[in-house]
Parts: sequence; C-alpha cells; structure tokens
Amino acid sequence: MPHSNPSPTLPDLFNTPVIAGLTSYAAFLDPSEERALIRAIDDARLTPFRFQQWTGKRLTRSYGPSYDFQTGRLDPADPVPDWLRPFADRAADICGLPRASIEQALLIRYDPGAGIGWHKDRPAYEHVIGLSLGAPATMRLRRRDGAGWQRRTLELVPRGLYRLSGEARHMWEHSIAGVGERRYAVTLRSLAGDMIPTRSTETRP
Ligand SMILES: O=C(O)CCC(=O)C(=O)O
Ligand SMILES: [Fe+2]
Repeated sequence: MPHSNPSPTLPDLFNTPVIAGLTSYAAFLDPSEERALIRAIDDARLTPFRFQQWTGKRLTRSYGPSYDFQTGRLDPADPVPDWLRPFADRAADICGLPRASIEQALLIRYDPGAGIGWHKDRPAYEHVIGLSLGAPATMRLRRRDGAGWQRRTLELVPRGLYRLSGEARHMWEHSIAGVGERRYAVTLRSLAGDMIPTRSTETRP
C-alpha cells in the first residue's frame, strides 16, 4: 500500500518510510498548538494505565470504542472530544483517511523513565496515527527473523506525526524506550472491520 501522498493535490510531506507502512512527518503541530494540546491533556484527568495486576508508569485516557485490558472487550467510551477533533481531522486528511474513520483516541502522559513495552496495537483497530508532544522519544521496532529479530528505530520528535499501517502495523512490534523528560502522545485509530479481541501481546516491564 502506498505510504503517503493521499491525493495528487497534496504534497508528499512524509519522510522516507523506516519500514513499509511506518512514515513520519516532523512539523504537524506548531508550538502554540502543542502547548494548547498539552494543557487539554493535563485537564483530561488521565489515570495510571492498568493491565491485570500491572499498573504502568504512564497515565492514559481513552475516547471512542476502547479495548478494555481488564475484560478483553471493546467498550464504548466518550467520543473523541471537541478539542481534539480538529487535530484528528487534520491528521486523517494528511494520511488520506476519511475523517469519520478516526473513532478512537488515546491520550498518554509519560513521566521521566516511563515507556511502553513491546506490543502490536489491538487487532480491533486498523490505522494508527501518533502525535508526539513535549519531549523526544525513541520508538523501537522489532520483527522475528529466524532465531533472532530484525530491529529498527524511529526518533519521535515533539510536534511530529507518525503513522503505522500495513507491514509496520501488522508484522512488527513497537515499544517506546523510557523517556528522559515528560512526553505526551495522542494516538488516533480507525476501527478494523473485524473487531474480535484476542490476547494482549504487550510485554509488561
Ligand atoms: O507514545 C507513543 O507514541 C506510542 C504509544 C503506543 O504505542 C500506543 O498507544 O499503542
Ligand atoms: Fe502502540
């Protein structure tokens, strides 16, 4: 599947894919938008991410149909809020996706030392778009290769957008190394046609 350039009238803003389906775009937000989004996330009452007996070091809040790690089901939740919708719409436009397809959003705050373990995003979702705010982070990617792993990294810059689709989305796992400074992320997702949940593959620290 082509990695970017959704329409012949839009310039191709994306960097060369790190792997097929993993593309990024450095200047999605301007600094004032970044500040406004961080304020809105701080006001959104995030709570520590929980998975069975584990409590993650990151804080999250989900909007739209969200995968409940306690029950293993997709639960209805508040829809994507008005303050986030314009950014979700702009991200959808840039990625060539219908605006209405972005039905799920996850807000994350990573305090120093917090990251996210190896995982593929839930199969209940299809396209994944991430926005990075506040501080840089390193996304690591790995894919089984015989007895070992193929590995790649992508530096996530504040105010940048990245997109996971196709091979990068379905064949590779990703993780975020513990951050040095507080970082915020907004991940935006479309729903997959087939929304049957399966067991999580995320490795908990
Ligand atoms: O912090 C990020 O940009 C990535 C988060 C992530 O992998 C996820 O929400 O599934
Ligand atoms: Fe993810």
